[in-house]
Amino acid sequence: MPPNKRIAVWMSEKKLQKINWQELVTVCDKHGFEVFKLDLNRSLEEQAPFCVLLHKLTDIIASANQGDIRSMEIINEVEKYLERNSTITVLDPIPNVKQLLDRYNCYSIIQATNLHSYGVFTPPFCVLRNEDLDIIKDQLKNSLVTFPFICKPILGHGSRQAHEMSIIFNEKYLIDCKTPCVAQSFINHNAILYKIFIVGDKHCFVERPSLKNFQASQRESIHFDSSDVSKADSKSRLSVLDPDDVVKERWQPDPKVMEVIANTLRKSFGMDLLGIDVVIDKSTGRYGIIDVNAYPGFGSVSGYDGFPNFFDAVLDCISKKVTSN
Ligand SMILES: Nc1ncnc2c1ncn2[C@@H]1O[C@H](COP(=O)(O)OP(=O)(O)OP(=O)(O)O)[C@@H](O)[C@H]1O
Ligand SMILES: O=P(O)(O)O[C@H]1[C@H](OP(=O)(O)O)[C@@H](OP(=O)(O)O)[C@@H](O)[C@@H](O)[C@@H]1OP(=O)(O)O
Ligand SMILES: [Mg+2]
Repeated sequence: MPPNKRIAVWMSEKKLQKINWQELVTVCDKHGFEVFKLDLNRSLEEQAPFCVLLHKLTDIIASANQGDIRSMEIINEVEKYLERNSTITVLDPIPNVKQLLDRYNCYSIIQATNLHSYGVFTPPFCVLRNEDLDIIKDQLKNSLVTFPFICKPILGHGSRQAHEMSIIFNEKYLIDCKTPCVAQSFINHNAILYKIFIVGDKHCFVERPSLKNFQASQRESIHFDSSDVSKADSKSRLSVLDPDDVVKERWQPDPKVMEVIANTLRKSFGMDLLGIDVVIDKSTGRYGIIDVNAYPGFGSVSGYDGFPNFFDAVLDCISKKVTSN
């Protein structure tokens, strides 16, 4: 057992406002832990000791990646502190969070798993860094990315720009690819998406609105902000199915496949707090993984009601890790 049972928590003010802090304090207490908000503007030594760091540092890591000096200093200090205090349990380890922030990296990790043997895939993708249209055409062709496809910023978290996307329908509008980006084939899925929320060895999934079906055509590109599409209460005009696409019968997700996805990706990413976005291909019934998020919202508008007993699940996970460390 560690010499102290203090949990340091850091997340943005915006995220802190969405959680019920008092409930977290109570659940920690029940599990024999004391919890406090870590202040990244003060030295960590001063706030020590603590045996667990529970964090969502994605925004700061992302702005450090983009060269923000203060963010670089903060992440550097946290990493150095964790190196010096290697017994601290970190949810989730910073190197693992970093690899998830890059969408290309993230899709490559999914592709390297054995999920394809369960009818699970990640839609064909490639990274576009060059603005030359002939090079873009070649890259799309070599990676089997087909029209329509979505252009997503490489950096997948931590800023408004990370969520600005475009759907490109034909070669004429390839000019709309805002490089650098990841291009990913669009999978028609009847405007329904499933979010798998993972907390340690537990998971659940919820249904969300999503983008309607699209075909390759001569139309202009569509630019959208992904944060307007798949929240629980989103009502985007891009989610309204065309009359011909409205179906009575639809694919239902198989809980066993969702479990395999959750267990596999938790191991591959080496993370315990994850959100996975899954669509079911309307023609084949195969499961397409289109996005993985670090420490997502867990389905809550207020109080994490999406994930049953969210804080208990977090504390169970923490207790197991602290004991095994
Ligand atoms: N390959 C795809 N095929 C079909 N629809 C897609 C595909 N990729 C993304 N979408 C749609 O676009 C939305 C946003 O995509 P994505 O989840 O990658 O964005 P994001 O910014 O990472 O979102 P968040 O972090 O909020 O989950 C999805 O919710 C889904 O509706
Ligand atoms: O919780 P945060 O404020 O960090 O926002 C996250 C958001 O949670 P919310 O639903 O509570 O808004 C998540 O939504 P769900 O997939 O869980 O629905 C997802 O969009 C993350 O990508 C966001 O993280 P960011 O990309 O901004 O780092
Ligand atoms: Mg998503």
